[in-house]
Amino acid sequence: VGSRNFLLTFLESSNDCEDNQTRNRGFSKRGDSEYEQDEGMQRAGGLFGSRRPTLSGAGNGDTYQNRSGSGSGRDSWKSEAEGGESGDTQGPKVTYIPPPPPEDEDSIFAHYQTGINFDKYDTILVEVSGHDAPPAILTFEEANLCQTLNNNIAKAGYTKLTPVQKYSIPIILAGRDLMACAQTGSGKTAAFLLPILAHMMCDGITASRFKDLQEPECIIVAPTRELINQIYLEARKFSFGTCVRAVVIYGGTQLGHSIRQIVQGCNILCATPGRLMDIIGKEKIGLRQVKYLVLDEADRMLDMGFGPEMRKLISCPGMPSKEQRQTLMFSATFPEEIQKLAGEFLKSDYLFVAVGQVGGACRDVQQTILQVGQYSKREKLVEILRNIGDERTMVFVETKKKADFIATFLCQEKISTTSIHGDREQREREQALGDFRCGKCPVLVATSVAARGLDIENVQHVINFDLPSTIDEYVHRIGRTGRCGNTGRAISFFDPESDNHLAQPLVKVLSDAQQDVPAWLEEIAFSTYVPGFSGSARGNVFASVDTRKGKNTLNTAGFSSSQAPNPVDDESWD
Ligand SMILES: Nc1ncnc2c1ncn2[C@@H]1O[C@H](COP(=O)(O)OP(=O)(O)OP(=O)(O)O)[C@@H](O)[C@H]1O
Repeated sequence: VGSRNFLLTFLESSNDCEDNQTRNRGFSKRGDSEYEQDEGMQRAGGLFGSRRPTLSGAGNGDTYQNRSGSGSGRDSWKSEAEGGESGDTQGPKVTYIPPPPPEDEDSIFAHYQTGINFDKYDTILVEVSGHDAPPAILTFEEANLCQTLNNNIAKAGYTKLTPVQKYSIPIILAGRDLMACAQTGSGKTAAFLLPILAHMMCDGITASRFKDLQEPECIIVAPTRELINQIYLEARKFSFGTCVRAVVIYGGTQLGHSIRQIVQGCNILCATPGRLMDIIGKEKIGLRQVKYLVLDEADRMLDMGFGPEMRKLISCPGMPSKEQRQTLMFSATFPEEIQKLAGEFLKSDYLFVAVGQVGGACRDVQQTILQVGQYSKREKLVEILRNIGDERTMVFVETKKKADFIATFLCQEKISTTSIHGDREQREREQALGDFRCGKCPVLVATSVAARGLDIENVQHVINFDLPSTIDEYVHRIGRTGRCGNTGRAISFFDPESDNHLAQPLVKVLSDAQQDVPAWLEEIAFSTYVPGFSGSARGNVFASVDTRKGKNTLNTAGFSSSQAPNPVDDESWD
């Protein structure tokens, strides 16, 4: 017990970047945001003057393996995916080389089963905004893909299209720009990969390992390293047996390794923004042949975290203008102001596909909100985890330091736990994800770096130990469970001291997803005025229309926007 108290005291007191008052109070909401430090910010000393001592043991309840990278007192504005590898890097050279993924077919096509609610996707209302949209397809056969692609789709276990695939695939095959919004876990990745591969197979590809300069036909960007690697594995799966070569590059790994992957041939480049801009700056790829630019988690890619780098990307020498390329954006959430920003990247006649409620939560996730003060959270968390047992659970916290602390605390409680956040080295992050995926550590404590896109089999529970600062982030976090027709549970600790601003949008998300809304939450929601929030507490059946109001907007119920009640107001959470 002595060592346990020491450890907890040590970890709590080790946040010496926080003021004394915070230390005595536990954790401040401020703490370290989840903007990963720039690669160059990783100095030997970091926040504590020397690397934090390594606590040995891993997940067996004794102690918790953590060699958090040196935190930097200052969070750079580099994306949370990675720091850049720009020339001004002063820190130690990043030498990590990720192990190559298994090459055997079973591993390449490994997948989990669709869930009991997969067929319910067909009941979701889909809205397509814009002119001359090609009709949706109902089957893979209607997409008229080549035999190799169809074989790969079958090996991946796909027999039926999801709604976002039914609408997106023909639109992309028709060469149109697209902004697609569909719930978490509903197949957005294949919705863009399959038609792009179909195009590449038909039009032929130029980049090959025999070329001095690699000029990829497709660039895909995503906000985090683990997500872009996941997308790469999907691209590798669907391009199996074809001449198309996918490559993935991301920060936290040796730059030379990224370059070596590219020079072996690169038709589809999956990249996080920082590493991509470095590779472009070092002229390791050419952009003249880019035909497809894909922004996954697009609202995140366009916000202040990544927006500047995205604008730099489309302004790079050689990058085809938006008229000369096809630009595709996907996300489960798309705030209106971001939709407007997207216009800079998309042709003016882009199509907007909204599957269900834009920004709505996945209805296969049972959402529970508990009122828990900050001093009661740890006890409540242990109580819930003990009830859950070994089912895979993701626990989201607001800061990187808290992630380590809670993971350590749970290990002390004999709950096998690991953690992932931006201060851990990439090797540790990938190890943690692997330990979670295989069940060695059934609990993963994470910051927002793991909130979006990650597709991990059998995640039965998501616990928001800390609620996020935005409702969109909440939707993404709980979307780590309840994927592809499977069901899942999300439990969130609502602290009235700090979360009241979320009450109204939470009530809307819960009611739109036909979840029980606690009376106490409704009371807070209606007593807390959030400027600009006009969302009615009760949802509506129509998907959001896109912000290009007045355009010819049809939903599959056949209403034109003038006939259908305009849901935009209901949609605007802010
Ligand atoms: N048509 C399909 N049939 C069966 N499984 C599918 C189909 N489409 C996608 N899947 C599977 O569903 C899971 C979720 O897909 P994906 O990760 O693309 O969802 P997403 O919409 O991108 O989610 P998020 O918004 O969280 O990023 C993956 O395991 C994928 O292989």
